[in-house]
Amino acid sequence: TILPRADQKASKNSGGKLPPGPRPLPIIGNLHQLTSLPHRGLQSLAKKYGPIMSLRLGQVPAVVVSSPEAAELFLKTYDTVFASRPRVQASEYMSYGSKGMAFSEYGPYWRNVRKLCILQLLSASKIESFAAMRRSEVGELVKSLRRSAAAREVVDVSRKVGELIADMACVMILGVDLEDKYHLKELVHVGLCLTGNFNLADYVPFLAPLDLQGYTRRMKKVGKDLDKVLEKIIMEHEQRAREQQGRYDHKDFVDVLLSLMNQPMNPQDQHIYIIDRTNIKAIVLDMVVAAFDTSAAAIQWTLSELLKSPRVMKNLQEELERVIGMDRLVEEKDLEKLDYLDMVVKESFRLHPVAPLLVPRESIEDVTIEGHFIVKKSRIIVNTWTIGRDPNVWSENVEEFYPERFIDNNVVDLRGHDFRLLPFGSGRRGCPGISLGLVNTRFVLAQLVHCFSWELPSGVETKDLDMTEMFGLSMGRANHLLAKPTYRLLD
Ligand code: HEM
Repeated sequence: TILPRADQKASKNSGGKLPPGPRPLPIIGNLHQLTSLPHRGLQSLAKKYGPIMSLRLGQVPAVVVSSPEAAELFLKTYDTVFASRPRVQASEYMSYGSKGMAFSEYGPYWRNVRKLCILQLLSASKIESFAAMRRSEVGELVKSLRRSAAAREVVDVSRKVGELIADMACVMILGVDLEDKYHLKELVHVGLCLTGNFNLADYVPFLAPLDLQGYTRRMKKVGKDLDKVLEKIIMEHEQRAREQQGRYDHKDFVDVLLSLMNQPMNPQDQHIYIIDRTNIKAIVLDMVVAAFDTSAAAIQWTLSELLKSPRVMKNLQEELERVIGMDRLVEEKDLEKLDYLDMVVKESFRLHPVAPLLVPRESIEDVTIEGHFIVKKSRIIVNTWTIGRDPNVWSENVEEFYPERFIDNNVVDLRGHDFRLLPFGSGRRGCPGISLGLVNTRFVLAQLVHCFSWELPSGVETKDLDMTEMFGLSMGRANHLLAKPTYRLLD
């Protein structure tokens, strides 16, 4: 661990030497160097300028972090300095002015929202209480895939997995599967893509009114549509509570939040935040957005890699056969015994971190790290995708899908303690949904691989399987994964 040195806090206007970086152009700075896949554009720049690199994104100073050692400095040693988030148009228009969790600035409001969400939705006991729901939803998917297998059909795996994860999230957060009725999934997907984009208006404020990329207009529209859906959901909950007064025992997350309306978020805290309707909508929306696309993308990437690597697929199926046997489905309690599955998931996160640049952070004060001066309100981008593909970190076979590199399972953990592998970020702003994300990812994958053998549609060779990425705050496959299942369990 690298400890901060006493002299490293720089005084406000002391300036100092910025980290090395490419020369910025007038007005746009280095925005043009990000390319359409910014994690890759930034990787090439980091090769030249090093693991702590400075950029100018329009008017905004930015620092890009691209090695495990540097990530540890920013996310652990100086965690509090970098624990805020920038104010961006996306959260302004699509997250009620950052009243949710993911984009709110570091401080007591964020801390209270985070505590509330963990307690009421993301704690180990809450997640466990939904195990039966996951079992039944995944069981339904298996049934539907069995029908496709019997008919020798090609299945749109991306769509099926996306729907399953969204349905499960809806049950946990909204109580019932409201998704279909409201097209929430499409709206959330568009919103996430817009949030991931580098929006000129955030970086060159005087150009904002021109909306040159058309993002502002689209964000306002998506924000309005989302608000309509959330209003309807809340009204349905209010009506149900009125009708069932007192006799109502099944409380979902929205019910819990509504029962706290007009009360302090955390009565013990000296900062009193009274929960109102807007807070509730913003918090619910954050949870829905964070839950919908993330685990689904992770499952799709892993299945794609397994389809490309029959050796790994075979090893995984052998493990499932050995631990579970061919006469029953996987249960969540089996997951802890599936060591190879654990390695497969880690390897998939290494090559395809769902949030390749994490969620952007913003520095709270001036600071000097390793001789580099970083000015207050700098945008901090941790390029975890680059770290995952660095041969100096992982050895020469870095492009290969090789789960055995994690054979000593306890050496590299996924939970933000090992800075080589940071799919869930780390520190105070690390992902609070990690346990839910992991149980979803592991359980669905295990079930799909245990119950079915998978082949690519005829005419597609494994080496030709398209792996193009679609950049966004959560990065999924650009094109849907299509494959043909064959049922493999004994009846
Ligand atoms: C495979 C699934 C998931 C992955 C890979 C993932 C990844 C991440 C990452 C990389 C961050 C940013 C961390 C940082 O800045 O250090 C994050 C933040 C966050 N995640 Fe997740 N996530 C997943 C699932 C979930 C789920 C299921 C939820 C909740 C329902 C969730 C809720 C959040 C929230 C609220 C934040 C913002 C935290 C804050 O700013 O304090 N995530 N996630």
